[in-house]
Amino acid sequence: MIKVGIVGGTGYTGVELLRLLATHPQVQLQAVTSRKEDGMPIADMYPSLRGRVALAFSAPEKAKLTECDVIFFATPHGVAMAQTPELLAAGVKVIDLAADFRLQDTAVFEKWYKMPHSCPELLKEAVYGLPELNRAAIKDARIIGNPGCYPTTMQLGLAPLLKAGVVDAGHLIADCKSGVSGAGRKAEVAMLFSEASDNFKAYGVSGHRHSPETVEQLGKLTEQKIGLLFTPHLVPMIRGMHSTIYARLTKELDNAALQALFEDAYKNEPFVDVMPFGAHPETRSTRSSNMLRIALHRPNDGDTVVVLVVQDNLVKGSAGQAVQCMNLMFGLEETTGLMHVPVMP
Ligand SMILES: NC(=O)C1=CN([C@@H]2O[C@H](COP(=O)(O)OP(=O)(O)OC[C@H]3O[C@@H](n4cnc5c(N)ncnc54)[C@H](OP(=O)(O)O)[C@@H]3O)[C@@H](O)[C@H]2O)C=CC1
Ligand SMILES: CC(=O)N[C@@H](CCC(=O)OP(=O)(O)O)C(=O)O
Repeated sequence: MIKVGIVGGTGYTGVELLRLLATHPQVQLQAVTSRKEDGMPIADMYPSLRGRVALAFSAPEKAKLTECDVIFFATPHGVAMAQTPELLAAGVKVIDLAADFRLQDTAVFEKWYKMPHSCPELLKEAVYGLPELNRAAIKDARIIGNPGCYPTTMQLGLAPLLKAGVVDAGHLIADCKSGVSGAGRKAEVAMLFSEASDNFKAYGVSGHRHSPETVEQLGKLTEQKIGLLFTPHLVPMIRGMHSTIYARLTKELDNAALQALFEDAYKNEPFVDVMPFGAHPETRSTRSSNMLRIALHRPNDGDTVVVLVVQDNLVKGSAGQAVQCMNLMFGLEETTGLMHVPVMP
C-alpha cells in the first residue's frame, strides 16, 4: 500500500483528493492536515466521507509527513516549496497541485507569483505532471508540478495541431470558462453566491498566471514561437471548465484529416475522449470524473479550426490528474481509482 499524506485537506482540491483516494485500492491515508481544524474528524466536515475516511485533520506540524511515501500539497502557492527539500531528503515523493514546481524559470515564477522561490535548484528536477504529454518523465519523478486547470485544457486541445505543424503557433486564442470552485474554498467576496451567481464575467484579460505555464509547455511541441491570447471567465456553476480554442491552419487539411490527427494522438489515452467532428461537448459530461472531452469544428469551412475542450476543474484539472501522476510514479495501472462515470444531469 502507498502511504499518502495530504497537506491542505479542507480545501476543494483536498476533499476531491480524499474522495478519489478513499476508494483507491493501493492507498492508505496516513495524514491529512489543516491549520484551522486540528483534531476534527474529516467526516464531520465532509459527511460525504462518513464511513469511508476515519482520520481526523491534524495540524501540519503534528502530521508525520516524513513517514509517508508521497505527499499531495493541495495548498496555496508557496507552501509546497518550503517543505519539499526536507521531504525529499526523507525519501518522500511530492505532488504539488499549486504552481511551485510548474515553471522551469525561477524569474518567471517570481514575476507571476510575486514571491521568491525558496528551492530554485529543484525546478530543474521537477516534472510537469501532464501524463498525456509527459508520461515517461512522470514515472521517474520525485517532484511533480501538477498543471493548472486552464493549462490542461489548452495543452491537450492544441498538442496534436502543434506537433503536426499544421497551425500558426504565433496566433493562438483560448477563450476559457471556469466554475466557481476553481477559486477554492477560501472566503472571498467575489465568490459569494450573490456575487458569482446569475452573473458572467471575464477576468485576468491583461495577463493571467496560466499563460506563462501554457506557453512554456506548448513551446516544447513545436519549433515555432508560441503566441497565445488567453481569456478566462467565471461562470455561475460549481464545477466544470469549457475552453474554446482558435487556431489558424497553415496547411491544406480536410476535416477528416484534422479529426484523424486528434484520434491518432489520443487513441490510447484513457482520459481523453475525441468526440465526433462537430460535436458540442458539455461540462456536465465530465462532472466528477477524470475525463476530458474534445470536439473539433471548422466554421464555414474556413482556415480556422475551433477546438472545444471540457473537463471537471477539480478532477482532470487538479486532483484526478494528481492521482493519475501518483499511479504512474508508483508503477500502478494509470487508471487505478479513476474510472468513475461522470454524473449527469
Ligand atoms: N480549485 C481548483 O479548481 C484548482 C486549484 N488548483 C490549485 O490547487 C491548490 C489548492 O486549491 P484549492 O483546494 O482550490 O484551495 P482552497 O483554498 O480550497 O484550500 C486550500 C487548503 O490549503 C490549506 N492551507 C492554506 N494555507 C496554508 C498554509 N500556509 N500551510 C498549510 N496549509 C495551508 C487550507 O487549510 P487550512 O487553512 O485549514 O490549513 C486548505 O485546506 C491551489 O494552489 C490552487 O491554485 C489547481 C487547479 C485547479
Ligand atoms: C475560477 C478561478 O478563479 N480559477 C482560478 C484558477 C485556479 C487554478 O487552477 O490555478 P492555480 O493552481 O494556478 O492557482 C484562477 O483563475 O485563479
